[in-house]
Amino acid sequence: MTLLHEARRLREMAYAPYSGFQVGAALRSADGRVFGGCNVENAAYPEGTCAEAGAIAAMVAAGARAIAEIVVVADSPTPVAPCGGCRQKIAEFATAETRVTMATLAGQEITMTAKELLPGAFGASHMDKS
Ligand SMILES: O=c1ccn([C@H]2C[C@H](O)[C@@H](CO)O2)c(=O)[nH]1
Ligand SMILES: [Zn+2]
Repeated sequence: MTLLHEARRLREMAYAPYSGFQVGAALRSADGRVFGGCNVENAAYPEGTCAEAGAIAAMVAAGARAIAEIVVVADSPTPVAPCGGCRQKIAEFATAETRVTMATLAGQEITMTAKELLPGAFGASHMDKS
């Protein structure tokens, strides 16, 4: 199963009645397993969650802690860009070089590293006072 195929499948599961914008995300953890998610909106708009957040939550709940690669797909005119919050969430479980592929339903793809998406990310090292 490719991550793109899984992300496209999960996009179909999105609950997005307010924006009408369905997003799917699939990631491979460093131990080789695949996890995914879709956006889940809410009538209280700020309570909605992104597809990437769902995929990361599934990974963590299964005991994995490292993203090897992640793919996000939406029916957008250009490859969908993870929001700022998701860039930070990805950075938590990625290395600087972890590849993040953004894709459109029509087949356009862009791949960037986690560091390119969020240079200077806040991380645990910033809280290390030793
Ligand atoms: O990378 C992205 C960008 C947007 N959304 C969702 C949030 C909201 O439900 C909808 C419109 O912003 O798309 C994601 O899930 N991931
Ligand atoms: Zn997001």
